[in-house]
Amino acid sequence: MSSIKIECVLRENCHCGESPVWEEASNSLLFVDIPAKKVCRWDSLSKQVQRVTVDAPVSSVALRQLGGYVATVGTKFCALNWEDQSTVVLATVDKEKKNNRFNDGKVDPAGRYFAGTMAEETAPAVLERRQGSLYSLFPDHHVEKYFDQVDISNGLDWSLDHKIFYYIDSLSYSVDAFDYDLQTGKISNRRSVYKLEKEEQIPDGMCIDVEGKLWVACYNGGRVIHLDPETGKRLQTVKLPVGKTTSCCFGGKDYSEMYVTCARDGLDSKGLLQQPEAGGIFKITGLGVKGIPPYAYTG
Ligand SMILES: O=C(O)[C@H](O)[C@@H](O)[C@H](O)[C@H](O)CO
Ligand SMILES: [Zn+2]
Repeated sequence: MSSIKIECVLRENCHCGESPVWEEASNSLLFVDIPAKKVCRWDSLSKQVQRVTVDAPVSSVALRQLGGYVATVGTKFCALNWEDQSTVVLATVDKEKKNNRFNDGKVDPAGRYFAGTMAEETAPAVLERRQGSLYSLFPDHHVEKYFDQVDISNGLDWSLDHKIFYYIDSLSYSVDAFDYDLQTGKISNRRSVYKLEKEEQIPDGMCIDVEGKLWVACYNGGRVIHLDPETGKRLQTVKLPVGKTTSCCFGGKDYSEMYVTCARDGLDSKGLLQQPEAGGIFKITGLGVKGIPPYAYTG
């Protein structure tokens, strides 16, 4: 039995922290604060944070093979130069949907940047429904659209053999799977692999571990759940001292630690008193399973 330890490693007070990504080269955790329009990089050795402010809500960040990062900013896929803090637009989506923005995004094992959109929320999980779509940015900067009618496009990851794409549209309260063709980036055969229980609340970001099992952060559920997508069973629940847990990734030495982001927005003054670390970055150790390195965008 492993003994799980949960620690707030950074009290960042994120309005809505999201998209944790481990960067091995710098021993750092990247993440975003969506409404604050910030991309942050926390150095796990020095414990210092660097922040870059962009010109619209930034919902995800990913590594880029050429150096620097890519990020989804408003409805744009952008390249981000960390040194001079500049962004370059690579592609724009949802041009006729003025109230839309990107939400969660992640790079696939072939180097394509997948991200979905949603209507801007008036309050957490309150928004015009079915306005979002799922897209990917190919290495040559062209964009492919997979489907529309999405409520809140959220967590995504790929199976270890790259044959399955896992995806969450939050308001479906389901973790879904598609067959995945790594060569073409095409998806097919959508099905549900897990339906959330009421107290688990809203499925948000997710990641896969070296055993091919999923870890899903539950917004308003204050937890990360460990799922077996093959049996549809929940294997474990890890509760955190904050309610609005938004996403998770593995990182640290050999990807043996889990990092979890969360939100502060949506809490009233009582909630903020009860959860002083809301909006911080949490590190979970002792899970007894490792993760895999993030893929880098190859364009
Ligand atoms: O973090 C995200 O993915 C969204 O941008 C957030 O706004 C919340 O998750 C959402 O409100 C709950 O579903
Ligand atoms: Zn999310």
